[in-house]
Amino acid sequence: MPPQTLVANNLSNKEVETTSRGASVEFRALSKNYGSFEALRSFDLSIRSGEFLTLLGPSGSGKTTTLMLLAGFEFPSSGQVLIGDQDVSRVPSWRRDQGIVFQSYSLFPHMTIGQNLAFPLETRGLQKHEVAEKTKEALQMVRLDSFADRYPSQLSGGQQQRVALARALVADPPLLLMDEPLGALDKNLREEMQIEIKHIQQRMRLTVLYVTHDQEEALTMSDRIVVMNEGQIQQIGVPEELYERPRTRFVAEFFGDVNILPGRISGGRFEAADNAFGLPVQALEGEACGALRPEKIAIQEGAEGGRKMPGWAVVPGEVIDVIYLGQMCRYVVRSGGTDYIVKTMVSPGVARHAKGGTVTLSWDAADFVLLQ
Ligand SMILES: Nc1ncnc2c1ncn2[C@@H]1O[C@H](COP(=O)(O)OP(=O)(O)OP(=O)(O)O)[C@@H](O)[C@H]1O
Repeated sequence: MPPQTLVANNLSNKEVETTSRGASVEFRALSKNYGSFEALRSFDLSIRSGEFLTLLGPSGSGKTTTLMLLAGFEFPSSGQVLIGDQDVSRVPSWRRDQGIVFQSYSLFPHMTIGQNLAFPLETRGLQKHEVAEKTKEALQMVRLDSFADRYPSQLSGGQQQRVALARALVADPPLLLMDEPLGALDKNLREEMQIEIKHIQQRMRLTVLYVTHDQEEALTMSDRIVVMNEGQIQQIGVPEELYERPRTRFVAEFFGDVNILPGRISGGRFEAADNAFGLPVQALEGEACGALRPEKIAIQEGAEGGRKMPGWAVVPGEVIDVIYLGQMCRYVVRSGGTDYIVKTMVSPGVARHAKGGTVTLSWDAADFVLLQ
């Protein structure tokens, strides 16, 4: 679809007009209460034009509530929602220029795929030939142009979701909201669609607010991720930052396996509480806790291995569990009072460490992240 050439000029009846590129979004001190329950608490966030921003968090953390407030299906209890520089806090959904895709495809079952796509254009009063052209372009974009005359029930789940995406984009909105759109698809199809959606977003320079509880999906697709818990932001950052430099235990644990190591800081060193290692750190004295990703730990056979270099921790241990994961091997190594999770790539010609064997673990202080 040629970007930014669709419907845009037919939005004169809309209260919310946006530029031809992705719209910027701002949430200012946004709160949403359901009775006495605070689903969202003083939420501040800016989404840049053309940014793919993901809300990530466990069930009930307030992701959908945030999306609903941006969609105009819900109104805030206090605070503001801005699209571009317009305050839309009280503007209903039908007056906002945006595409929305939910987990359920919500296609009209009695309409063909072509008619499903044409519907939002016809309600905007487009000419017949424009409707036909834009419908065709949108179906080409999701590689379903030969399916225009079929009915939704004649399509697979993945195909139906691609139609739902095409329908959300057919009127060329500057903003796309997606709530767990791939939740009903199997793993392979989900991964394929993640890449497809990302390509479309980049090509159209769309602003996307995406909701998921799947951390891999968030890492794959997002420019930035907002980790939420109990209606509040835990941390905002680019994927690498959240994975490699989590600020809290909650964020560290949300992105998969991590070793949480308690200890004490004294004289510019972190001394582990229940294991014999110390690392140089720059932090205030006192009780502390660090996070170490399993793939940052080197594992070597025997008790005398390890990278004995300045700034590295070295501990011997016993392998108590080995799981083969295909590309990786996941070990649990007991050392002192700590069970370390260690992940290494499975490489040709490299023997795996056996359960019950003695190994040495080592890691760089730079990969050890002190948590707040
Ligand atoms: N209409 C409502 N009435 C009362 N409580 C609500 C309503 N909608 C949401 N909530 C509550 O607000 C909290 C946040 O819900 P929300 O749907 O935003 O979470 P979520 O992070 O999207 O979760 P999930 O991943 O399960 O969809 C939840 O505790 C939920 O029960």
